[in-house]
Amino acid sequence: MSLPQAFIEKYKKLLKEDYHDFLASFDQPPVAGFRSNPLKEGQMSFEHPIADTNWGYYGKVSGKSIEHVTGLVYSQEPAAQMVGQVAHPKPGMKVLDLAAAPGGKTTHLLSYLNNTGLLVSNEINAKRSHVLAENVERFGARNVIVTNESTERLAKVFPSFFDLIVFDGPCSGEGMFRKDPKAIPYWHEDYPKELASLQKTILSDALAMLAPGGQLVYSTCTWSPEENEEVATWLLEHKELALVPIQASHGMTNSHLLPGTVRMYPHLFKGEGQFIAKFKDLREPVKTSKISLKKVPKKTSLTKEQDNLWQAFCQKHLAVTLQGQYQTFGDHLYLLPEGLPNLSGLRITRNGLHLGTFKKKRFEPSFALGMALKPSEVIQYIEMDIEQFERYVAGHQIPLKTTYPNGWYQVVIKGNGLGFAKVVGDQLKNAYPKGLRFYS
Ligand SMILES: C[S@@+](CC[C@H](N)C(=O)[O-])C[C@H]1O[C@@H](n2cnc3c(N)ncnc32)[C@H](O)[C@@H]1O
Repeated sequence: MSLPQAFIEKYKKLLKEDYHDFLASFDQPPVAGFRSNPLKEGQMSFEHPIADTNWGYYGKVSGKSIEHVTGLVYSQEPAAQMVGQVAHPKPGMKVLDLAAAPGGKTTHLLSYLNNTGLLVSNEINAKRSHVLAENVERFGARNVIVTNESTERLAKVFPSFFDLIVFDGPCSGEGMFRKDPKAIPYWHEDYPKELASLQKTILSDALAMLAPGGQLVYSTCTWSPEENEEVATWLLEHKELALVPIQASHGMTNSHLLPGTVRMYPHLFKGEGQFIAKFKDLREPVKTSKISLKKVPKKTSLTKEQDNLWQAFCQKHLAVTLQGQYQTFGDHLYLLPEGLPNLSGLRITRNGLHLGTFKKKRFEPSFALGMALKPSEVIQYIEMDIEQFERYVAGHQIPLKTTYPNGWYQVVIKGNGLGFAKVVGDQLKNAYPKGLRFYS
């Protein structure tokens, strides 16, 4: 792999005797990994677990596989998995993922939250925020808002709000050179400094949103000290924060530039490049009720007729009560996590869980709802075999082998939901979203 000379010289100085192994690692193939999704009911066993992780495995999963399509797995290289592992939110926490697309850290955080608390997953780039929302939908979490905002505007809506903030933001991306060599030409000697300055601006916004006593995880996929340790040191010098030391295990390296933070190098850790620092806010924690936030306005609740239609749907189809705030936008019904402030004015890509649409005298469930529910949480579902799955994801309707009464059913494959679809006569109509369809 051809690397910029200035890059080579820089790491020769920094890594000293390790430098040759470091350089040689660029001629090795990148390490692929994935995480299994604990929110899904139909679990599978996978080989080659990543040591000391709850859900991590080495290996590649096809984007056309049942595991991927049902959201049972999320592809993420092993070093990046250590960020969520270090963040490790507790159930019930209010969490912010500040630069979240395509969703590696977000889905990992959601695994820990297990549909409790709330996650605001933000991505500044509109196109990428849609990819993020699609990945969140497949993952099937019920407690996420996806926003498409600048961190500055976000900070105005969520002052001192979050118990945990993860900032895995724009960086010089050196640790991704092996996986994505297209990133190499963007690199120049001053690039890390430019990114460090942007990171400091974003981190200042992040801290305005951190609740007193909360935690902040700052990570990059680069090795440049100008970002990483120098930004972390700047935080310690300018903000009321203390480092929470991270245990370096299984090939992680304790940073000698700032002990307590960790680095991952591909010649020592089986994965790509990463830096992680964790901080604790030193201010006295304040009870959430004392923080003044504008609550979600009442006018968004359901009309009597909508409520009746939704209740009738729940009675017929759901074996679970969905906790949260119900909100309508036009004919669409959403479930938002409890405890959110008024989000009006923010660009929102995913307004919580889209439950479905009110049509004339009926309620139609959304694809997202059918991804978020476990088969044990619905009253009626149809389990497909592999051949039916291949036809279904290609957009075909499925001739049924047994007779079912007409109506909505969750579509299930290998124990996990793939949206809802309607039985009409002896056919299962295709409701798989057009944008997701593919031929195996
Ligand atoms: C390394 S990627 C994030 C990867 C993501 N955390 C994951 O695990 O899937 C960095 C993200 O920062 C976003 N970004 C770029 N400039 C930004 C800015 N000024 N403020 C906030 N986010 C920014 C990029 O669009 C990109 O999606």
